[in-house]
Amino acid sequence: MTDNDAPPLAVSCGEPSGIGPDIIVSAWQRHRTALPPFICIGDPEQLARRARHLGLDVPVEIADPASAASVFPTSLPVVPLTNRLAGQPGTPLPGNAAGVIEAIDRAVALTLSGETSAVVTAPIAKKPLYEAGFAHPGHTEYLAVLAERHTGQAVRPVMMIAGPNLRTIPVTIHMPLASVPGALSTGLILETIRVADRDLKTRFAIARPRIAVAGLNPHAGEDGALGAEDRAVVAPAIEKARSEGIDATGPLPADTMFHAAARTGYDVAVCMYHDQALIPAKALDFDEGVNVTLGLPFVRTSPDHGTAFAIAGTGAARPDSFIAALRMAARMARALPAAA
Ligand SMILES: NC(=O)c1ccc[n+]([C@@H]2O[C@H](COP(=O)([O-])OP(=O)(O)OC[C@H]3O[C@@H](n4cnc5c(N)ncnc54)[C@H](O)[C@@H]3O)[C@@H](O)[C@H]2O)c1
Ligand SMILES: N[C@H](C(=O)O)[C@H](O)COP(=O)(O)O
Repeated sequence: MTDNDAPPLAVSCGEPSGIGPDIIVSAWQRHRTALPPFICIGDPEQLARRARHLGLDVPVEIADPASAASVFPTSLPVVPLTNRLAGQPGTPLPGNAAGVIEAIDRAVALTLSGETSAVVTAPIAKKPLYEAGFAHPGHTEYLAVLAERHTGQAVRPVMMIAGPNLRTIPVTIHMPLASVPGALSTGLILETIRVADRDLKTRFAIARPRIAVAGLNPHAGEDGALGAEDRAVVAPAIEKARSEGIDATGPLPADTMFHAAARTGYDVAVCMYHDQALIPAKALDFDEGVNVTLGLPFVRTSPDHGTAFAIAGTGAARPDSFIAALRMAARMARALPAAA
């Protein structure tokens, strides 16, 4: 199946005051002939306003997934939200939260029903959503809740940042650093390794993924002298994974596992906390990095950046990471059996 035969990708509009609308309209306006067709779940007027604000000629057309591929060459297809989105670039409004969440919900529902082939999320700002009562740390965790609601199956969502130079996975995600040691367990690390191994095989066509696992402490604990967790918590997860036939190694000192030669030794680095994984990934591949959620019963990707309020509406936002996310979602959806 080619990108043009497959159902379109569903793009949730994200935070309307951030750069989400900028990258959606500029990707469509400048690159649509080289992109898999997508349909945006958002407020058509708000997207048209942002395009005008940026001086981009972007006709916006209300559409549905079935008509999106035929609309896409000439207009940006949009499934309109029930909630309207208001406000100016750079100034988030808690009143937009309902629309931001509706966009995610509908993108997931369309993808689970097979009307769209994957979910690509534009960035959300966490704080205005929290202020409006959103109880989930980010997309990653919320998507797992939606998946569980639809399927009745428990889901372990795993965040992976994937770029041309590096793939990394944080075992613990959106939590204060002080909570990390208490949140880490052998079971959680093992489950994360298992999901990484399975999804790199099924969605990235890596026959036997090589999984490097970072330690938590400096020098992976220096044999217990610099922290007990590496020996007591991380190492047993790696041993168990290896006993299951998974090619996992570690715990490795995190400071020396990301240089160029070290990166040739593995397909993904499993890290113990958010910044241990995301700093090297974004330092190496910020413009082309993609945030992928593994472990879900559908494909979800996202650009690796956030809402960048300071540059929203200025024309400075690069659509590259969003474009990489669209392309990766289309590739992953092709690799996945339709029913999964
Ligand atoms: N997928 C997501 O929904 C997602 C991802 C990351 C951060 N966020 C949220 O975004 C908000 C802002 O986060 P932040 O400031 O830490 O990170 P950010 O990625 O929004 O911005 C970091 C820096 O990179 C620049 N930048 C980001 N994207 C760019 C692009 N496409 N082109 C050019 N420059 C770009 C910004 O101007 C800024 O200097 C927070 O609320 C955070 O929670 C959401
Ligand atoms: N932790 C991610 C990052 O910094 O890129 C970001 O917050 C996105 O997370 P979700 O995809 O879970 O919203």
